[in-house]
Amino acid sequence: MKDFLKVVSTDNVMDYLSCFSKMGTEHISINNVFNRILGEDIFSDNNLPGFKRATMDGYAINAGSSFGASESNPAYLIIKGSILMGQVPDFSIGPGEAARISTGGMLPEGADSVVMIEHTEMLDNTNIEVYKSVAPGQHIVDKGEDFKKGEKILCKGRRINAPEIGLLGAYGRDMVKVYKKPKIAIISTGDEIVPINQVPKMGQVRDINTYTLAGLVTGAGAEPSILGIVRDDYNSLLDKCTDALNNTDMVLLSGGSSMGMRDFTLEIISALPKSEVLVHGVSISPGKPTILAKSGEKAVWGLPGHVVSAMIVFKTLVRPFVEYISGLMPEYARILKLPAKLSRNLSSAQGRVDYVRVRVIKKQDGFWAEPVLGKSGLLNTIIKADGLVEIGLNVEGLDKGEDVEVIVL
Ligand SMILES: Nc1nc2c(c(=O)[nH]1)N[C@H]1C(S)=C(S)[C@@H](COP(=O)(O)OP(=O)(O)OC[C@H]3O[C@@H](n4cnc5c(N)ncnc54)[C@H](O)[C@@H]3O)O[C@H]1N2
Ligand code: MOO
Repeated sequence: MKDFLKVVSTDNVMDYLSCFSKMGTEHISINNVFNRILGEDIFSDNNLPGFKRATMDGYAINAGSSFGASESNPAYLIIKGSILMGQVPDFSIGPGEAARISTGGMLPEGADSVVMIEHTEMLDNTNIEVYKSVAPGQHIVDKGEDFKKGEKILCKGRRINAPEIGLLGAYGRDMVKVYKKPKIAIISTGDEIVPINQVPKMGQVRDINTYTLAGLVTGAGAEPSILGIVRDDYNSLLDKCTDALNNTDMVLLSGGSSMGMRDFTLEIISALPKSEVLVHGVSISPGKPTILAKSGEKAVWGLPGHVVSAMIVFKTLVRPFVEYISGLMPEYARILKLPAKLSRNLSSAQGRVDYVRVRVIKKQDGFWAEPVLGKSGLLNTIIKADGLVEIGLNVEGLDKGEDVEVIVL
């Protein structure tokens, strides 16, 4: 019986991560760094904030001046002056004194806290009553309380989201060293596949994988390069793949990864320059006929043609490789998992990892994962799903009510 030469586990596939080169780096404007991967460690060259700041509108005081104050027994303080925003106070305060201050203003020498304006009463222009005591450090942020001078504030290999952009801005980094964004070639193969702007004739289908894969590539922070549909013709596919390898950083082929009569993918991948087929067959379902090859320093994937299989293989196998060459450190690869209970029994064959599409339903007792069963060529099974439940390699199945983790799609 004809079968795949060697089916390997997903862990075995991940062992090949380090075979591939990471992207180089470039300096780009902070305006364009969202979702990019940081290409250097960033150290704090100053305390943040650089001075003691008020976090409430009111009066900067020495906390001791307010101790014991209450509605019935207020503390009486003398206003020494007002602090202007963005200015260094040109006076200090002592016990029994206060300075008008706004949120964000710099505390004067001698002040260690702020009493909120609503807990005070102005008696006249220079005297106030304080009805509530404050503790030292209350309603202020101290110098260096956010980040201290000299500490590492962001690590190389971290994805830059809005908070990281804020921190880069806080340290005046208008140009940022990031990894270059990988360009990922997407090629669909098959004589029956037609472009989406064509009405398919009987026996033909529109090209779905180009679009699902482009979305997934973009979601992984890389740039899709759509190279269209190639017929099941050795030379056309070889030329297209060679072209893809010359112009992009990774190649995704879909269709033709199985053992059909006209499945050229493996043959063509093997014929690419400095090519080595690392994997042909993975013990997952769907997605068994996946191919991973190395051509020079670049990964070439043969993804199963079935539309859902291609997406699941991307999510579970390809994405970590895209992230790896993008420079993302594994500790920053966020896979969102939702704890839930399984709504029905699920069987599975031992010796392979099953990814079951599930809908997540919120009930009074928590989240329930309801399997959406169906064939891996049917889009509706993933359209209706919110996530995947993994059934492990040596697990025969899962029982109704069992705790599972839903990998959010
Ligand atoms: N005898 C066997 N047959 C198959 C096996 C097997 O083990 N023994 N494995 C099955 C599994 S599992 C999968 S998955 C598919 C994978 O097939 P290929 O990767 O070779 O892909 P194709 O045969 O070209 O296509 C499969 C299916 O998907 C449709 N397709 C392909 N590309 C697209 C696209 N861009 N957009 C929309 N639909 C696409 C194609 O028309 C086929 O229907 O093999 C099984 N067979
Ligand atoms: O494993 Mo195929 O990848 O079922 O559909």
